[in-house]
Amino acid sequence: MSDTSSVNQRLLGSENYQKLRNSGVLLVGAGGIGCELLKNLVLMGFGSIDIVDLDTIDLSNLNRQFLFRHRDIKQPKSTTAIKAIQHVSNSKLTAHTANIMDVETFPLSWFDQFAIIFNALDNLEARRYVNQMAQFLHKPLLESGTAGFDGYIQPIIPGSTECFDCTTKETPKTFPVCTIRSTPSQPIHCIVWAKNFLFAQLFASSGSTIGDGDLGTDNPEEIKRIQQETNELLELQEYVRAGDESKIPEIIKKIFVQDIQKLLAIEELWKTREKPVPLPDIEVDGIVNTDLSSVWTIQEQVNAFVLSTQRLMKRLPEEGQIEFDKDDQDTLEFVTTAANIRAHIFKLPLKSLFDIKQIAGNIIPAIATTNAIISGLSALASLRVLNLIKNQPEAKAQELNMAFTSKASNISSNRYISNPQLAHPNPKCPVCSIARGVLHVSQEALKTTTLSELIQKIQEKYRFEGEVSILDKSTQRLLADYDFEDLLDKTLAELNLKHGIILSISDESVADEVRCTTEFYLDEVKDAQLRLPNIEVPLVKVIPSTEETDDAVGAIESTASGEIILDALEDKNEKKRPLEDEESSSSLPPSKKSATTHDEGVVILD
Ligand SMILES: Nc1ncnc2c1ncn2[C@@H]1O[C@H](COP(=O)(O)OP(=O)(O)OP(=O)(O)O)[C@@H](O)[C@H]1O
Ligand SMILES: [Zn+2]
Repeated sequence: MSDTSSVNQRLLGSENYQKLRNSGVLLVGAGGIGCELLKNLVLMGFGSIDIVDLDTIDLSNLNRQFLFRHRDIKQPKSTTAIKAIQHVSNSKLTAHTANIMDVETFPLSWFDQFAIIFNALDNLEARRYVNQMAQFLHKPLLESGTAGFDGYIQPIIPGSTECFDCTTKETPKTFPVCTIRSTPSQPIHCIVWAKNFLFAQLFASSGSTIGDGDLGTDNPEEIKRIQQETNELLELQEYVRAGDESKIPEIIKKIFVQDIQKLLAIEELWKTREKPVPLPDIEVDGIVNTDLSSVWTIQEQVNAFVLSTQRLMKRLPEEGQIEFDKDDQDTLEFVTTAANIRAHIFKLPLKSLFDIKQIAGNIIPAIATTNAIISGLSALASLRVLNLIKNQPEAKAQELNMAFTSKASNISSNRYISNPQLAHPNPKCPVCSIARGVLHVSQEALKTTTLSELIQKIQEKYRFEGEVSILDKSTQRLLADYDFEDLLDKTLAELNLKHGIILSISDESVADEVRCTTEFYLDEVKDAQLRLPNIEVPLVKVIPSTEETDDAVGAIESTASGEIILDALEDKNEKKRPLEDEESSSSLPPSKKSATTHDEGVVILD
């Protein structure tokens, strides 16, 4: 330990090393990148390291999350990671087993104690959230991700460089409802049906919305059938919830025989397609195939379907609801066998459980080496961001670099790692192009301040000339606008506005120039009633709206329409605003891949 610290001292110079020793950092995520990065940060000698992870350790983590051992399975990741590293640590280490988006545990002010934040996350929602916190606090953030051989690090310096949301994130692959519900033509359609429709309807918290969105058909008979089928499935859900295993043959008959017969009755559908064949009577003999990488016979599929349904039914009373998880053998077997039985009916190729695990669980093999490279780059970049490199003049934000591995970056065929400079913030970014600040409010003031008083204070202080609208961003609830004034006399507490909530104010005046959209984070204060931040809310030109949306949020919202969403698979490079230097102007960011957040979450690299 002392060896490393003396080497580090010589490398950084004692003044910089002292700064490092005095710095506290936050690491969000103790998974593939997080474990590596924690080790790096400890060996670098940061004064204190707080690590947050909400999850426990799975068997499948052990091949790359090297701070964990077999005996640690089911233990919390953050505490276990710290236990594993503390014997070589000269840093104050603090573990938090919680969701980083939990405002009670981690209010904005909590983030403020850190010199820099490292994201080592695997989902878009949490990445976006931390990005937003960093923007509120003007805190440097080191964003990172890997997928297979691809990986990236992106330093984000609020106000100076592009933020995580400045570029569009890939939207998930979607399929028309009718393809999934009526006319599957690829195994993937059956997997999506089994996971997002059947499983979700029978066991998960909320039935799938599949069927409400883009139906992809005008055939009234088919639309009626899809709606009817959804209602009928609710009946099956009751059997399942009642734990009545004797009904399983009825469930099989309903979904694999009667529903197919109904489909066959819509002749229109089969004019240009091969007709499905309802599942013949198969006597369940309980014999299962344990070879997870082979394709089971249809008899074995049905046997395993029955057994996994029984197991899930037994679990329901205690668990209340069961979410699909690729590492949960019961849910995986149910989805695998249901998808394969459907594929058999539609004369499509069947797949092994292992293959379906990859597709349904959206697994891109994680490669420990990529995680190690990215974590190393992230750790090095933090020295640059914090200006701790010996004999180097203070770097301007745009002189900092991001880094991609070559496949991800597409920049060069003869380099594995490329390091274009950072881009300026995107003036159209919904996150960093707006004004933001922290609105301090006491518990007392929440109870006594009405919405109209708050609006008035905001209008006065930031010189909003005309009407404004105000939105509670946490729930996407409109609180007031020019023709909605019902809530104006309610107090903030009555409106359930509490600490941790973000309010978004938009200038609704009809003018060529309006005040920039402004977001306020409600934070607790004890020494005052209500304190508006001293921020500049500039006037901005109104740009007539067009159909096109190139911000990430718009793109994401457009998918939340009830279309069936598969959280995965496409490997697209997205366009990026040109960077400043010649080399990087041809660069593309990492190929962004989806991974699971919740069933319908869209995520980039993990
Ligand atoms: N909102 C969140 N708050 C705290 N930790 C989070 C949050 N979202 C994700 N994480 C953590 O980020 C880590 C990401 O690590 P990684 O990408 O290696 O995923 P994993 O879940 O460990 O692996 P896999 O998904 O391949 O099973 C996970 O440990 C996950 O629990
Ligand atoms: Zn941005």
